[in-house]
Amino acid sequence: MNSPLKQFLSDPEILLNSVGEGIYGFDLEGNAVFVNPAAEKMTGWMASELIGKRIHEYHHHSHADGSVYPAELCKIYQTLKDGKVRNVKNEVFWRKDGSRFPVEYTTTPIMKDNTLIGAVAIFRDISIQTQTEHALRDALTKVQQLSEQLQEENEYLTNELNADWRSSGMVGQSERFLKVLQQVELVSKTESTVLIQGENGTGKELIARSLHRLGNRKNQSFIRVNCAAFSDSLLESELFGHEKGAFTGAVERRKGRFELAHGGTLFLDEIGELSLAAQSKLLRVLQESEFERVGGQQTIKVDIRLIAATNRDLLDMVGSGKFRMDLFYRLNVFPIMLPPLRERIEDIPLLATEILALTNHKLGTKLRGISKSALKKFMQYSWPGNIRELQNVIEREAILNHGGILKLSTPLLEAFSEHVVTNQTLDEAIAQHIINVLKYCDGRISGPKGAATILDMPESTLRSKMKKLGVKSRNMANS
Ligand SMILES: Nc1ncnc2c1ncn2[C@@H]1O[C@H](COP(=O)(O)OP(=O)(O)OP(=O)(O)O)[C@@H](O)[C@H]1O
Repeated sequence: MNSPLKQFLSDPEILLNSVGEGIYGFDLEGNAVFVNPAAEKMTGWMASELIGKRIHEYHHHSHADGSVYPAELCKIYQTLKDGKVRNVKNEVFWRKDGSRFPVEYTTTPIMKDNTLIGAVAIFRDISIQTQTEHALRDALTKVQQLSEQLQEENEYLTNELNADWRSSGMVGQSERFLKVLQQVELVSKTESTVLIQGENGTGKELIARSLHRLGNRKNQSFIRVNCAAFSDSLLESELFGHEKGAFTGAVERRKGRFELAHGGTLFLDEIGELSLAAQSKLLRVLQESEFERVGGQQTIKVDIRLIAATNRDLLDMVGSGKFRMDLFYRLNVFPIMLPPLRERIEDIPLLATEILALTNHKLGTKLRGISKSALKKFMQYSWPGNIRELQNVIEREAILNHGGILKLSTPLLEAFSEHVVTNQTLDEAIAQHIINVLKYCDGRISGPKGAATILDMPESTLRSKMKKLGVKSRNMANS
């Protein structure tokens, strides 16, 4: 059948003119003998401008970076020399207007009677393909970055916390911590005296405030007294007030904290620091529920709920005669023991995340989470300063990290210990070490948790060393 379509298809020129790929025909010198319309469209060079000319000089003269592309290195010319087929990628063709486009081309030899007579190059503009490839590669990189970031943030992002705990400021999910919360909830509804014991920074004050907030006195005052902050005589007037002229400097009558707490809660913090004399006074007031202001005659009765806290082992102090047993039992009606952070490491991720959110708020930083490796180190560290130390570390790192995810820039132990100094004599270094250990022991020298035990030396030796080196313990009298 001799259909018009068959006729059409049997005319090679018509066929070459109708394909989408650009097609160039070359003679053995590299001169153009054929240029199809698709090639004209892609390069802007018309067939009439190229026929009989060395096409390389028009559209293939330079590489993408602008460096010269010599004709003898051109793959099309090489095919014209050796008659081999070549598939070429990663090259560009130049348009008449001076712009360029990425191409992929095949160069095929033309043989006649086993003799090479020229070559054909078929090329495609692969700009869109290249753009898509770049876009895909960018997207992949971004996806990878995001997934790394998400992995880091993991479940420790800030807004996942239980709303109730957030409002109390208390965070934790360990069995031991939840037990404490349960005790707080139970005892808060009563009027019983509570004794909170726990190391420094474990959250004793926060628990005391929660007890008040959850109790019947929540609309009355919560008054805190730091017993370690006053000398004996000052403490008396601080707690019970004084009359005008009761002592030098008492220019006015002043109410004490017991009176101020009337109807509400009185929180006696650091109760283990009270001297024996102060303990006796306090005991009398607690027994009788009444007192007189310093320098006053009038008996004052108050209605308070008492909460006391200490980082000391009060029972141990009772044993060594440093804390009155009767006062201990009066305070220890409902004991709450706060576990140190190292004994509830499963709470560290939640705590750290909550602290990070508070730190972001405080410093105006925008850290999104804590890196997995930092968290791992947090969970391996012993936290002698407990939650307060964790707060300090996070705040310091938030300042050092500029954004993104918080990473640990300083090893934790190094952060806690003093910096290494090289301009100290041995005696100065020994003195510094004793001071550090005393700080750690709250000034206590004797006893199982005292500095002498930690330093593994008899108490008397430590005292004489301190005297020789001029080291003073703020609580020497108590220790
Ligand atoms: N469960 C908790 N969740 C979140 N933050 C807590 C928690 N417990 C304590 N904190 C925070 O840790 C810090 C130390 O807590 P707090 O002052 O109550 O400890 P403390 O035991 O009274 O310390 P110290 O004995 O040194 O006075 C506070 O900033 C407090 O808000």
